[in-house]
Amino acid sequence: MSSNPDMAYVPNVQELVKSDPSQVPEKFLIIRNEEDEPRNDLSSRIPIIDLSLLSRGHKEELDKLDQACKEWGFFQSNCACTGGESLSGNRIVAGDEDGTAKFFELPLEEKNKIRMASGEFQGYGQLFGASQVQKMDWSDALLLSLYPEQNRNLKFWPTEPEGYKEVIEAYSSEVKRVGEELLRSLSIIMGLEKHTLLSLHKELGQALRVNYIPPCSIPDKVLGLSPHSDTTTITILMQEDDVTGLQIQKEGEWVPVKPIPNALVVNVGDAIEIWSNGKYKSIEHRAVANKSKRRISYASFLCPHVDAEVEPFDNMVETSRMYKKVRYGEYLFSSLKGKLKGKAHIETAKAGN
Ligand SMILES: O=C(O)CCC(=O)C(=O)O
Ligand SMILES: [Fe+2]
Repeated sequence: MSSNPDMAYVPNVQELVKSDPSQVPEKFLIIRNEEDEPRNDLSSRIPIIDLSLLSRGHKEELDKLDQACKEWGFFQSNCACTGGESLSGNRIVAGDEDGTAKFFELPLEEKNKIRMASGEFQGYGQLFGASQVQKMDWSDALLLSLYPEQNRNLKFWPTEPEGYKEVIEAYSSEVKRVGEELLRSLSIIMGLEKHTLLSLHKELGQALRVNYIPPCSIPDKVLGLSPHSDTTTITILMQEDDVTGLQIQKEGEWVPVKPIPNALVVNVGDAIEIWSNGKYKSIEHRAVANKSKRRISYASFLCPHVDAEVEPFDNMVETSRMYKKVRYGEYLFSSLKGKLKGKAHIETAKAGN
């Protein structure tokens, strides 16, 4: 139970499904309108970018990145490029035999040994305490801080199944490498020296949220993750190949992001939106549940150090500065107090607010 009085207890969804798969408590039920229906026909237009070309400074690929960040705020990597192989080689996503599936299948008492404590941002459980009036998300999660390394708190790391900890570590170090490459490319397309963004982070922070969305008997009446934008610099997501769950906003429509085997899904976070003075957008996204299959995803959140200051780059300002200077730590921690809620948080960074 959270210590915050307006936070209600967040139930464990996997246990709810285990005890009665046909029952969905009222606090999870949402009303979906016509405009909430996904547009499958737009999925194939989501940009695909070759990260190996980017890291070699390929002009056309950098232009594609610029377009993708401007028009979609999201792109998928072409799997042949990034160490997609070594990522999958680490078997973080390998179906029922992988460490994550085994971890989530452990009895609740076992998982609760690393349960997220109140006021903590690591461990097994949901970060977002839901208030009595808000609807709850149909998902459980494991959240770990990876970088800088001194932020790791081993007390929250799973000790079972054997070897899982090492897989998480190896996967995350690969994601860090890919993320740093991407920050160099993002610096270039913003007209900066290629090391500028990374150095402004002071020390690149990285956290991993493993999302577990159990099957739901009435998937259209719940949401695995409510619409939100990420407060990150960028988020790098790995999703299982066989269940489509992620949907992103594009001109008022929800567009499903169909998994490409071994590919990464990358999205622009609020910090890049601020640095680019709004040219690159941190796009709202959500994850839906599936009727018969559980879905696992791995969201790696790359962000500036808490002391870093984020404000629009002078050369990105054409007419006026759309955002104020924010101290990243303050921006992040104030967002963590509330439940995921669309793009509401970045409004606090808008000039004039
Ligand atoms: O599961 C997904 O595809 C999305 C995850 C996500 O948006 C998040 O963890 O912030
Ligand atoms: Fe997200």
